[in-house]
Amino acid sequence: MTINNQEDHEIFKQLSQWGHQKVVFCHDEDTNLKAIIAIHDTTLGPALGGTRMWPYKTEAEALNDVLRLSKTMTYKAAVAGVNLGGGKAIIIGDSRIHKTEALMRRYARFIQNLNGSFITAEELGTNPRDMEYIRMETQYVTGLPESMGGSGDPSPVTARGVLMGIKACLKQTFGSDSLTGRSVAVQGIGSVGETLVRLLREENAKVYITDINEEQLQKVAKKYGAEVITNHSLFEFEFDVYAPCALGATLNSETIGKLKCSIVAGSANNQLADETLHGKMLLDHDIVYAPDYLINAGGLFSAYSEIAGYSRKRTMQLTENIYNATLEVLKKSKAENITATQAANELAEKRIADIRKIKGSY
Ligand SMILES: NC(=O)c1ccc[n+]([C@@H]2O[C@H](COP(=O)([O-])OP(=O)(O)OC[C@H]3O[C@@H](n4cnc5c(N)ncnc54)[C@H](O)[C@@H]3O)[C@@H](O)[C@H]2O)c1
Repeated sequence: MTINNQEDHEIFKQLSQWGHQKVVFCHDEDTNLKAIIAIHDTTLGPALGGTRMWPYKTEAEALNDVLRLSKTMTYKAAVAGVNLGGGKAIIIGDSRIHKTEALMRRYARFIQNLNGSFITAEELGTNPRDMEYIRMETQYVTGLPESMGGSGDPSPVTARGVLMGIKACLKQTFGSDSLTGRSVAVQGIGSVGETLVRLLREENAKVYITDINEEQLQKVAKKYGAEVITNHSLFEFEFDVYAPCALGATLNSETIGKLKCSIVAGSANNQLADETLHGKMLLDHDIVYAPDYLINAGGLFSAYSEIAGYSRKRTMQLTENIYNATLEVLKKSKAENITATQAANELAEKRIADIRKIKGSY
């Protein structure tokens, strides 16, 4: 769903259709700040969502992105079983050119004005240093460096959760979750992908890797004994698992018919170009799909631990539980002949509806 040439009443129509509670437009002339904070749902707790800085071509594109991403965050937190709602923020601009300390701190003042209903973290185009600037103006930020008492880089935790998701898919498909002798193609070997390659190799999987960064490819191949392939070969060779850990929308009408794998499970956000259409196509092609927001929730657990004051041990327990959560979703998908994403969405919606009922009973 996209917003094109919206007039005011159409934006409210969109908010009503998607169930958003609040959208805040943040503007400051001096720092050239143009940001949008979207709070989708706070039934389960304060809305947590990263701040993405991106040079959107149009304001409609920026608004559409923040609405879509914030809604996903609601589902992600709900199905993960944590007491958080869903939100997201975007800052319009090129992070390499337009980002300044003043801009980040001015933006943080808007977060402070929301009195804790929105908590942010790093995302595309923002980094731990930016979170430090935000922290100077508001306490409602997470993902701070460990040196500041924060939870640090979430990527290794995310990778562990993705491994759990892959193992659950193997169990569902082959009756055993052992990775020994199984083949996995990892697309994108950045922060999450590289750790995932290490974890897969530790469990004796045969690992193929692809990335646009040639130097990183050679480094990871040598370090962990992985085999380099091209993006194109992802659709030529047979693998047990395709793990997208780079871009979104790699599962689309063009690619799904060519895939020769049994399972798709990776960290990339929004892997399905169209959630309904391409989820159904995967189902029809007998490809088991682990919903991205379900198995990449390790980073969310890491951020949550900082807010809730949980230990690292608890974060890892929640992350290991992605195995059981994925199995539950896959079983529901199979039993009801619905897509895995629909199964996950229904579980998330049920939890929100159940908790909404007990609110107000204090
Ligand atoms: N870091 C986290 O904790 C986390 C949590 C949840 C979701 N995710 C998602 O997982 C994905 C990976 O995150 P990350 O933190 O590892 O990012 P990253 O930027 O560290 O790594 C991404 C890698 O993908 C590669 N890449 C980019 N375009 C490519 C292409 N066309 N083909 C192949 N490789 C390509 C990049 O060169 C890079 O090595 C992203 O979609 C991110 O949104 C990450």
